[in-house]
Amino acid sequence: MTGRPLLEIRHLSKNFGGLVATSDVSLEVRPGETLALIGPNGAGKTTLIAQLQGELRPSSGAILFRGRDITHMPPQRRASLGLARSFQITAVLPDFTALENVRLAVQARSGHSFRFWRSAAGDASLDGPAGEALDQVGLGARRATRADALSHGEQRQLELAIALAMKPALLLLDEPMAGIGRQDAAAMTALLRNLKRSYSIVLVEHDMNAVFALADRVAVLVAGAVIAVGAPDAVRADPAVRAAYLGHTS
Ligand SMILES: Nc1ncnc2c1ncn2[C@@H]1O[C@H](COP(=O)(O)OP(=O)(O)OP(=O)(O)O)[C@@H](O)[C@H]1O
Repeated sequence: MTGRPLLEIRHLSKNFGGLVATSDVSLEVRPGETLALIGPNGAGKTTLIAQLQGELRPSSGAILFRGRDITHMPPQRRASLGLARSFQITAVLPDFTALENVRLAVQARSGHSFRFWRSAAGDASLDGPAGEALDQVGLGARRATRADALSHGEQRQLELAIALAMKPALLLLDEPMAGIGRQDAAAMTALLRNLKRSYSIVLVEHDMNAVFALADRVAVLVAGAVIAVGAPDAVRADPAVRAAYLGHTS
């Protein structure tokens, strides 16, 4: 693939006191690609995603998005540039319908957040884009259902719809399969397989079936550092990876 990377991570480190959570990480995400981040518990995956989204400030290093240095930019500005994170951070409002939940995201995207509460339920012009996002995740028929009446798997789909409503250029997905059953995980994998044709994605996931079904490249983090990055089959066969990580599961 040629051209400028969509996302460039340069020598990114994050310390919590004496603990090095992210250690000199350099990675890039190319336009249209799905990059999976894998690694054992505590490897630094969520810490890395949080730095990309802006919730955590790096100790050193830089993050460039579409060639622009976003290292010190607040999350909201990153979102408006097209960087959207889903899962573990998104707040689904339980007593709002699926459609209302997505509407709020569309509203935020279109810069109307100051009217957030007043127009949340009333602005019909937002229904089109919000409904589209629900259709994209297969929740179109559940648009009028309150979020707290959705199944666990459907709530995950709703969180994804909320991220998609931001019209992101890059989706940061933090463990989309966490806590859902085998059947829902298969459905979510199929859904993400479809979405990956239209979006660039950074995927943190422990479910190796999902990772190897979805990733164009896989980066392996161990103790905060990238020990391997490459095509899924090459990474799977890498002796260092097998020793450090995959060896435990095969
Ligand atoms: N706010 C924090 N303060 C102190 N230490 C932290 C903080 N957040 C994370 N850590 C530590 O940083 C390291 C990396 O954690 P992180 O959650 O990023 O790993 P992970 O790869 O996402 O793990 P998991 O797969 O279990 O979610 C861990 O040792 C963790 O205890």
